Amino acid sequence: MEKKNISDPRISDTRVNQESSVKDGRTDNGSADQQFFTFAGPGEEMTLEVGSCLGPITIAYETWGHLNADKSNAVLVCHALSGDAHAAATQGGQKSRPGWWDFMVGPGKAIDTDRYFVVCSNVLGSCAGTTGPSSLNPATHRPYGSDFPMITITDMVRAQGRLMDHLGIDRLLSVVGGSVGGMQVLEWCARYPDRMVSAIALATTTRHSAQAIAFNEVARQAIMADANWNLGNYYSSDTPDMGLAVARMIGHITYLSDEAMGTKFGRRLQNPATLSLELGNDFQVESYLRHQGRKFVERFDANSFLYITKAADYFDLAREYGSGSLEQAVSRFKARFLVVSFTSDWLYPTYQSRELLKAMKQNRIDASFCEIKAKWGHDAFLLPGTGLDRLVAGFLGGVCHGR
Ligand SMILES: CC(=O)SCCNC(=O)CCNC(=O)[C@H](O)C(C)(C)COP(=O)(O)OP(=O)(O)OC[C@H]1O[C@@H](n2cnc3c(N)ncnc32)[C@H](O)[C@@H]1OP(=O)(O)O
Ligand SMILES: N[C@@H](CCO)C(=O)O
Repeated sequence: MEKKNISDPRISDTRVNQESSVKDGRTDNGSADQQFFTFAGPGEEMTLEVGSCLGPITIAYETWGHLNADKSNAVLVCHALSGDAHAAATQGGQKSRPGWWDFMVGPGKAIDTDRYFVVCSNVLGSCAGTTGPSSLNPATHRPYGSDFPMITITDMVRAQGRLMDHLGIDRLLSVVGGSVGGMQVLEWCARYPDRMVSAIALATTTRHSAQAIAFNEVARQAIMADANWNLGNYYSSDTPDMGLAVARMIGHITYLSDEAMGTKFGRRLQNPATLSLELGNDFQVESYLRHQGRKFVERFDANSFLYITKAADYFDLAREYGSGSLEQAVSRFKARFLVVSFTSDWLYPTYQSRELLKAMKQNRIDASFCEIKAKWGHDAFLLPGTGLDRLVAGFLGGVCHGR
């Protein structure tokens, strides 16, 4: 049998020869509208949930709209695992690069920047302007790498609380977020119940299932198995791109659904004329995942991926605030609530939102719930066309008018 000349089928062979936007692990999102707030300077470091001290801390954030005279129209948008502060493109009538939630945030949209003062900040531990593992450690003048302390959702929210202090916002009209952003919403409700009027938790959970932790762990192992990871100290050498790309490919599968993949790709081939009969890129879905992995490497830091997925795995509202009882944890909540899940979300399935809702009803909290029929999987909250925008617009309008 003729021996085939097999080209290297690993995702590295599909990488474009393009200068990465990740420099020293820190992404430059190129937004002219990004602002920075630095706190926890020398002698005032923030004590993290794990007990370590961190400082100074810089938070990258963006704002849209105007804070009204009595400062009662502020909405905090919390991003998910790999998001950043750039939720929306439109700023003061000018359009910049696309935001990750453009169909939701903007003039006349569900989170209407003509009515609300909208704030979105990059989370602690990330790599889009906020302090994280790729930031310089003031003690060594080198990037922290794995010397960066473990951070939790609590720490992310406490940092957001400091940003609200800085912006002079005592009480938020609403805190909104999906996925890991939804965890931040829940943490806000438990930690700062008097600092918010309402909460919108989308496609989220009060704690990860064993399956969700398992997927995160496989993704983390992919990064740590990359020889370039070097125990997290790679900022002055080759970066663990292969590991990070595979980690994103694993994660991305969990953000879609069987039906979405069937509709988008089925078993269709990249080159319909022939099967390569090699370990190559035959199926469209293979090519698509490689593309998603490659793109992710251009905008995200591997250590941030490790730290933020771990923070999401540790998040457990009942353990943190209710000695294991969700009903007890939720008894701290004062916000009026909208909970939304999606039928095809198998990462944080609807039963998890229903558990949260049940605990809120047991505490007589004013909570609305909607399970949206959508086939796009967990990431449906990032896509237009599901009716999410109308739902959020109606809820926020009702909160504003005390309905
Ligand atoms: C909440 C937050 O904080 S948001 C944070 C971060 N943002 C994200 O996570 C966005 C990344 N996630 C995604 O892209 C998710 O797939 C979604 C579901 C949100 C987007 O869905 P869609 O808009 O339907 O995009 P889709 O999944 O089809 O991907 C389109 C991309 O795949 C590429 N693609 C499609 N088919 C193929 C293929 N066969 N081979 C290679 N690439 C392909 C497209 O060219 C396009 O590339 P581009 O994004 O570089 O332009
Ligand atoms: N795809 C989104 C949501 C994942 O939960 C992200 O990467 O942040």
